Amino acid sequence: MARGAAKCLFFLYSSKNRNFFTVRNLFSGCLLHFSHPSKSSPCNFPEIPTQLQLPPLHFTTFRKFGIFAEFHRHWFCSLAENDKPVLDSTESVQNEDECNKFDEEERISKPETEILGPEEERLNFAQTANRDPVEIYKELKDTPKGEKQSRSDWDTLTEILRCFSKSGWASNQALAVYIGASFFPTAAHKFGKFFLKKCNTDLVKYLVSLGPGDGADKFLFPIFVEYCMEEFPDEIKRFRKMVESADMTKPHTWFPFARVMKRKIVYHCGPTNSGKTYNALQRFMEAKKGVYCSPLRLLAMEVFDKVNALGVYCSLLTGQEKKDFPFSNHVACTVEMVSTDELYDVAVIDEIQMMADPGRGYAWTRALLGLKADEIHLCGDPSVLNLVRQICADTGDELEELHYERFKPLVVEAKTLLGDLKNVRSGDCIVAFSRREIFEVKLAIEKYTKHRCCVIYGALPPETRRHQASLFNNQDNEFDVLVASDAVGMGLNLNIRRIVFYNLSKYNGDKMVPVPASQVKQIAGRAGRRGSRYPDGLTTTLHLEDLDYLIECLKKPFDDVKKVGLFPFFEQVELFAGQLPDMKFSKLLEKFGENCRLDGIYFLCQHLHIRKIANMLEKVQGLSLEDRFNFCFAPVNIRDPKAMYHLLRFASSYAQELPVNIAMGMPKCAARNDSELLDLETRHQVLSMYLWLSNHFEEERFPFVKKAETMATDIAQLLGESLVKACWKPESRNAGKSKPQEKEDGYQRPMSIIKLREKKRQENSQNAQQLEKAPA
Ligand SMILES: Nc1ncnc2c1ncn2[C@@H]1O[C@H](COP(=O)(O)OP(=O)(O)OP(=O)(O)O)[C@@H](O)[C@H]1O
Ligand SMILES: [Mg+2]
Repeated sequence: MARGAAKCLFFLYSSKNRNFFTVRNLFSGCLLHFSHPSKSSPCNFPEIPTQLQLPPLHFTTFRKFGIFAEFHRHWFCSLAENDKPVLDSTESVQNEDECNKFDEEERISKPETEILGPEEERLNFAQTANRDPVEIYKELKDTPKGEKQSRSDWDTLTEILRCFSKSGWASNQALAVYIGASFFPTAAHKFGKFFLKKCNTDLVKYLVSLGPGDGADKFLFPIFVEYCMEEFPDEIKRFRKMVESADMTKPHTWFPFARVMKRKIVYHCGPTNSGKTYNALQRFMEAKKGVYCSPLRLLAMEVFDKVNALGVYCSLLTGQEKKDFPFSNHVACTVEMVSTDELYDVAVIDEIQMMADPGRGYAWTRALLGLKADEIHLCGDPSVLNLVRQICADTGDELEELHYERFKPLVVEAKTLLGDLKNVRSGDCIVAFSRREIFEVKLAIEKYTKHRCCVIYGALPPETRRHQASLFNNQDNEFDVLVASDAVGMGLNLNIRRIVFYNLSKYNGDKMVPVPASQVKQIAGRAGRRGSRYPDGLTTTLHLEDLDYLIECLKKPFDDVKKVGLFPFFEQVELFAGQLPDMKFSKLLEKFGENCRLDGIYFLCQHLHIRKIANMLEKVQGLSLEDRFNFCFAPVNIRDPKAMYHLLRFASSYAQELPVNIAMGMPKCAARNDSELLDLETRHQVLSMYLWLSNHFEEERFPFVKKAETMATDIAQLLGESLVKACWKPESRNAGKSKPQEKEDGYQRPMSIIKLREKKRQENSQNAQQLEKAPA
């Protein structure tokens, strides 16, 4: 039935000789399901309902739905062949029967009590309710002046029209006729004025009987559509073009070459430390030509080293570095850098669940949809398995699923560290979620115990992180404890015996929030890696009150992700920009986000970071749209004014066609305090940004690449030396923040931030003591 109706709508739109009245008899009152013909996924234009009850049909409604059908032509086009109507006569007869039955039921089930009043009035109301909105609109238009109304009716009518102009439902429906959300209030306001000026008593009485709200909105809407079609044809045309140019539906069709290939997708699905990456890499190394896509530079480097050490020549490609190994047919790269032009025998996409990452997800989606490889190995937890199945059905790729179990269960230590860092032991990794806390912990451990700490956190260059990791992994030195942020969480293999969560909440850029369960699992999964010194993994928390949350996270099944990320290519943004020629780039991106169309399993990745850079670069004259787009992806910490300043400087030189220089000195020695350490981190980030830009723009415009590489290596070295010596308090970036609680023995006792579970903890603390083991 729904299919028949959809075909019929398509027929309506595509047929030159539209026979509205025949169709009207067919589908009056039908329930239309707007869904992909081969899937149950709902159509996904924001807030457009996935099913619509077709009101008693008339010309306008069909015109509206005709446009709607075209608006969603991707949902329907597979029903039509070469844009020709596909409604066949048998089907129409079938549908006619069904519809007549439906009509009959509708008529019987309609509550008569809706309309109250004397018999005559009721009849009048019924007549008005059933009138063709086209006629009503014509009548209103041709009326020089409306009839006089009573004060109370007039007030109610004004309120009805006010409600209509604020109606979310009407605003959403209006999208289908290309009246944009931002234009709807103006259009509705003008329509209100028009209606008040022209309306007659029958109409007013009927609307008053409905009162402000749904019923009145639904009655007014088709009249409003007629009004808009006549009054605002230019606005409608403009919005329609804009919407069409922001079409991000059917992303698998963006990669026609990958689509003609018969690809085999192998999903290595399982929890952490179960051998997923290991097995995928076996296939990668066996292949004649292979690519490994990593979520992190550090992991790409690890694979690059490992594979070369095993005698398979492999190159390295990240945003910042290109290491071409002579005669190599293999490459380890970061996922953003993978080529969708090259042909490969085997590709590995690691941590595939990152497709759902709000900011970077698009890179994984692009790799999965676009890689030209005979065999693609996906490694990840089960959270995106269902979506991968769906994507493979769309792309026509064969999917094989391999399920894994952890080599050994992860054991939760119920005792915790009892809030005291003196209880750390060799092989522990203390995980904290801010740089300040990491240094607090390091300071406390080194002051009050015999242990020495290595640190790993996001702002450190990968080289320094690697250096710290190898210091920790290596037994021939005194560094036996690791203090790390969540940067340690993905795919890395370290000699960790126990993961200790310093706390389980982190700042999300706005407020403190509990760390998501999936991330807790990932991080805890770093303990007890197969082949490491500690094959039996343990995990616990510093404070007893955080233990329940840890156990809860580890026990929680993997989410079933519903959407994965997408981001437009430059060409798509360019096409969209063509509709809004004088708009600033950051505004353009915002508009794109508001107007783009996506299928049900995709979301548009967050682009706040990109827009912030775009905003800053707005004052730089002479950059092309493409340059702006590319500059916006440069790896920069938007909260670091120094780094932002350098990016602005790089862009300005580039725009003026001057050679882009580094213009930054080299510190002489390792950091002696935290502000010097922060300065080293920033300098390294600026150099890293320079190298990234040199790889993404014409290289000759960045003539100091060699110098930048040398400086970056030297600074990474200085950072390493600084961290070995670091014994200072971290800089407080937030002077107003409450101080950690002072302990009697002198050291700053770190405070747990999760207090939400305080009450529950008291109830459960006795039970927790009994808990020995919990599977991850
Ligand atoms: N069959 C094997 N033989 C020898 N070592 C193995 C084997 N399988 C896995 N390993 C080792 O076990 C460790 C964990 O494996 P791997 O990195 O593949 O796990 P994973 O499932 O990808 O974990 P994560 O989800 O954390 O990325 C690695 O050090 C890997 O080298
Ligand atoms: Mg892995």
